[in-house]
Amino acid sequence: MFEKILIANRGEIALRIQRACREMGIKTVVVYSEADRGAKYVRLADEAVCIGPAQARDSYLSMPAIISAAEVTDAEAIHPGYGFMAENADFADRVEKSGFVFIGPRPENIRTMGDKVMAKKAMIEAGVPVVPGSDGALPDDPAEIVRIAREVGYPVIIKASGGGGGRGMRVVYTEAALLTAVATTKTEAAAAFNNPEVYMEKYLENPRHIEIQVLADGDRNAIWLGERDCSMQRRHQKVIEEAPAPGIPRRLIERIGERCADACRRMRYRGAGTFEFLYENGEFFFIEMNTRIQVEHTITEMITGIDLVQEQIKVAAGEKFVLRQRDIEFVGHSIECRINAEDPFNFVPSPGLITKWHTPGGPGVRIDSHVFTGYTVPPYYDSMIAKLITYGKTREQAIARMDIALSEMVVEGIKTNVELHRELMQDANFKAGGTSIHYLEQKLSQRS
Ligand SMILES: Nc1ncc2cc(-c3cccc4ccccc34)c(N3CC[C@@H](N)C3)nc2n1
Ligand SMILES: [Ca+2]
Repeated sequence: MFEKILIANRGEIALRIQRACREMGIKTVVVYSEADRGAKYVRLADEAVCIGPAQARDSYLSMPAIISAAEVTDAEAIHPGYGFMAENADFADRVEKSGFVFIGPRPENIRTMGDKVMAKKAMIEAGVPVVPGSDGALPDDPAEIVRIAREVGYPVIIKASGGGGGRGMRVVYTEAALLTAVATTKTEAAAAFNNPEVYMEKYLENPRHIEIQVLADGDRNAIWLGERDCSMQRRHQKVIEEAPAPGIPRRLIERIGERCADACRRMRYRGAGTFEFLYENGEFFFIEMNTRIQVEHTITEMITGIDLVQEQIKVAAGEKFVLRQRDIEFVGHSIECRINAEDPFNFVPSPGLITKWHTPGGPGVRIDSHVFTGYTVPPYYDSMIAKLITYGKTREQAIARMDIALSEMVVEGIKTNVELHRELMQDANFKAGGTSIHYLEQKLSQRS
């Protein structure tokens, strides 16, 4: 097992990884930009290295800075967290070529899944259901593109192969708009991802966003760890996540879960990963795979009792994979509210000094956050400052605990979205369960 791990990230996930390491008796090296000098995990670390100025490009996204920090502190492994370079295959390669263990998938797993056309091909071969669409990338021939769209049936969505997470997508409702949409998406993809390749899918008009957590050792052992419903989102930013997904027959979940685990075995996937699906009319459709630990890994931990970050570290250290599917049990219900430093009405980030920070507690209440009274939220990074997670025997209990926990939150000095979360916990449609990916945006558009 490693003696020292470098955490190549910041904020709540840096603290989360640090906690996992400390519990395992592993020393932690943290890197920080000048803007994060006062962070909690910097003080708690065995060693802390300033790697550059606030701009992520010159700090958290700087490969040389991070690898040098690992060298000078003699770390054995690097955990990338999520965001920044967590899904950058070149970074994973550089880390391994520099003699460190990358705590994550193999570089080729990251590369394959980062190419959405290749990812879909791998899923089709593994028997994972995908959204109907073009067979691979769209050809250049306009007549052929028109023919494919007619076969798929409007509306269609054009997606960049190098995109993902909502970037490089365009919905097309009529044939008249098709060729321009394809050309525009290709131009944008070439500029944004240095890869003009696009593909087409049938556009699902009112799906839910359901994802399957997997864990694999890179040597054909793989298990699936349940599902998460991430449909409560705004402009591709998740707001609330929950596990399990309400109202989906367990046999459908088990069938899709097993297919995901099988796909991991076939591609010799290593580490934690998430298969993203759209769920509509009782059917699952694969859209993409995330080769990282995700923000919302917490709710899966709550209902399975498995520490996913520690499992990532064990797999990276080459420990024998002892988890077996038949031992995995899903108990209870968990909800996560992402607490953002943002204006509750226009969602504009609200950085600044937190003059008062009081968090809730009690049975089934978990707070994952690096902030504290007197901490200054920097303006340079994303606005999430905490994850409020509740657990209950039932979904109703988890909701009740969340509403109460939110009512106990005290945050002064900055604006937050706590009130929006309270509104949602009391929203009849949310409480009924099963709202689609469009629900929150529709609700917000009706606000006076
Ligand atoms: N064929 C087809 N039909 C409807 C879709 C709708 C979305 C989508 C669009 C807008 C918000 C979303 C939130 C969660 C999940 C998906 C979405 C979508 N996304 C958005 C980001 C990336 N995960 C893929 N792909 C789709 N693909
Ligand atoms: Ca994604």
